[in-house]
Amino acid sequence: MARGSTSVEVRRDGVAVITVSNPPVNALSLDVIASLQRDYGEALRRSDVKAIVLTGAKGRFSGGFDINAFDKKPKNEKPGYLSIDFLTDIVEDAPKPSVAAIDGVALGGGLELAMVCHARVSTSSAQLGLPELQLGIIPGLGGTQRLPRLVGLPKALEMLLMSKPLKGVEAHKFGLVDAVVSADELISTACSWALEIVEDKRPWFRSLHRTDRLPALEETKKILNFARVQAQKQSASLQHPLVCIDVIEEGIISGPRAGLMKETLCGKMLEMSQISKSLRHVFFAQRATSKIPNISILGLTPRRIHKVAIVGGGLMGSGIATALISNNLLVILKEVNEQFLDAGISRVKANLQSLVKRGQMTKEDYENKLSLLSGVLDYEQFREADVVIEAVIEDLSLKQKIFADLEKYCHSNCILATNTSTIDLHLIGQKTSCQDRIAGAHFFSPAHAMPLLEIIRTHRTSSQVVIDLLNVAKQIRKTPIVVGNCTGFAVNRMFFPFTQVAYFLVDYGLDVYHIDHVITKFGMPMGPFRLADLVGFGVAIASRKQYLQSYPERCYKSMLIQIMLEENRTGESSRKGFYLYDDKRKASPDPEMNKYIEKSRSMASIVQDPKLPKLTDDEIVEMMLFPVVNEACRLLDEGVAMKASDLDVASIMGRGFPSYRGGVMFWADSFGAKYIYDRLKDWSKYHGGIFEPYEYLSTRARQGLSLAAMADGAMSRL
Ligand SMILES: C[C@H](O)CC(=O)SCCNC(=O)CCNC(=O)[C@H](O)C(C)(C)COP(=O)(O)OP(=O)(O)OC[C@H]1O[C@@H](n2cnc3c(N)ncnc32)[C@H](O)[C@@H]1OP(=O)(O)O
Repeated sequence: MARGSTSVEVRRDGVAVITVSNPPVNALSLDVIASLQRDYGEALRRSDVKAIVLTGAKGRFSGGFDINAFDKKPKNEKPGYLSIDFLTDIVEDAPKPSVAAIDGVALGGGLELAMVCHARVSTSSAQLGLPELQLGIIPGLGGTQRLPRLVGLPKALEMLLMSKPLKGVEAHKFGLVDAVVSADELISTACSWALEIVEDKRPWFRSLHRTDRLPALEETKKILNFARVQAQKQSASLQHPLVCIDVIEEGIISGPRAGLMKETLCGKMLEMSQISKSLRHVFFAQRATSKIPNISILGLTPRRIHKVAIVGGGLMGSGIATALISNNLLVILKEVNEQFLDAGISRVKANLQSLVKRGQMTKEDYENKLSLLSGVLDYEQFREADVVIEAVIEDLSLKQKIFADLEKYCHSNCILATNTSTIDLHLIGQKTSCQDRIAGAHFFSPAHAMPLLEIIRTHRTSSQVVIDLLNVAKQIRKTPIVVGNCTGFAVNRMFFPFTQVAYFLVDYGLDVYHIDHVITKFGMPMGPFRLADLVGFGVAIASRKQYLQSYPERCYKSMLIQIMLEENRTGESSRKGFYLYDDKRKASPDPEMNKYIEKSRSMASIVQDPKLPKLTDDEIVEMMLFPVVNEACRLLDEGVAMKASDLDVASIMGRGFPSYRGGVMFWADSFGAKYIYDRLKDWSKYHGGIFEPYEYLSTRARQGLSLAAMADGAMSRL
């Protein structure tokens, strides 16, 4: 079956309106492109057609090239046949003008089509951008050449390197669109504009040949070199941003046709790169997280969530409140006394102010959002809440008491959610008789900034509650993953062996700072020791206790944090943890660490393995992350996680695993199950349970299957 098409309607005034139709985002599939070529050919041939308007069906111009189709392009395609032969030589150089009528999205190839047109009319809410770099590629239909010529070099670089789209009004200000009109007037204005070009009442611009917005050569070089430095600072491991800058430079120095050809050739190479494959996998994996097989088929509609109550205004509670009010939900924040309540509200204010400082919120919006928050000291107003999120410390009896109170005070449909990061939900709800309304809503710190929401359901949680929480995630623009109930749930449980191995390696002679360095070089934002400082040793000890109780056979019992706590080192908050922190919270290594490490090593009374301290960086990464893969296999087998791609998204958005490696399971599949199994088996012979390969992994190693392939026998508990 064809994936989309275009249609052409020739109006009485002589304008052919060509409409791209490929729901839901009018992606440019190979079928759409072939149809577009046919319809353009017809419009250019017909003598009753004076001009062309290009638009997208159902209020969306186009979400760009079909990301599914990268691997499906004909192998022997002539380089530049689409970008140069069709779009430049036929459409842009045509004897009839084209005007793009843009509503909704014009992204990637969508915007590139629009820029080939001789003018652009958009709605104010339209979103125009070139986000290709997020997929590990560069624009391939002339975007690197036309965007700088339309909006100027600095703005084009910002839009490309940051994958930052412009709204219609801003796009108009920067010259990317020529007029902003309402959706009702879009087609008629675009048609009039096209006819006025024919009648010489409007300029007939060919974007590719404009030079009026390009800086002089000397200035161009300065701007591009600065952009190179910035791109490297942002991620030293990624080459494609640098390729993008080189391609822009080629077009400015050697002319736009040379730029187009370089764009085509470099684009082809980047499309085949592992980085692009990984990032494309993440794109689809992220969209798949809210498709819950046995719930989506029920056809339930989410109930309206208007007001959310939060119990606890600490770091997590205030972060959650910020995330909710920033997205226009009413919030009641409860604390135990005035002092704590004031502190909680001040934290929310500080969070919002940081958004204002970063230009992500206006001052007026700050006041509006803050007015959605009210603080309380009792449960009286909880009757009005549609959802409650408990965000107090990890103390089971306190949580049990709170949930029993919530059952008393909240209405009988209210969702009772906990933000616990480790404690079993059955235990939390033990003193209630409403387990069907209890779920986990696990946010990651800082809750207003981190993009993931882990939704936990027990076998008693109702499907409606899951649907409602998925909708809350959408409302507050977080990516949800729905997981089953167990100690640590999916995200933290998957990564608990990572921390265990880190302490194990230190006891066996590796340096704390070297381990952190290797992990950040691999692409994670911070190593396990810097992270422990950030989270605080109190939290680290509390969660370790939970893991020790639940999974004793695969825990490594290091005393290091305990030893440091006894000397009042608690992490970043006390300015002393594994690192020392100055007034600006800048971390530096502490020579005194050796003292604690020596003590930990002597308490561990282990027999040193002379090979371990000599591990290469790659071996350290494998030794720390293969046990994570092993735990992920358990999560899949137990049905705690539904699919490997959910764990990829969770690892990236919850733990900062580098997205350009595709997430932890996608990365693991690049080694193959057998390699990982053999390595773990080898280590487990010397170092025991922490490395013992799990059955799911060994089966896949034996059968030569990928880790992402759905398990045949794994019964989902979800
Ligand atoms: C040659 C060129 O230079 C190369 C390119 O053009 S590469 C593509 C560049 N374009 C992009 O990166 C845009 C990608 N898309 C998006 O950012 C967002 O989907 C959007 C802003 C267009 C819409 O967002 P939203 O309304 O939240 O819908 P979203 O859930 O993301 O997408 C809806 C569906 O369209 C699919 N989709 C979106 N863009 C797509 C694309 N370019 N290709 C294929 N499928 C796409 C999604 O996978 C999803 O499918 P599903 O319903 O089966 O899960």
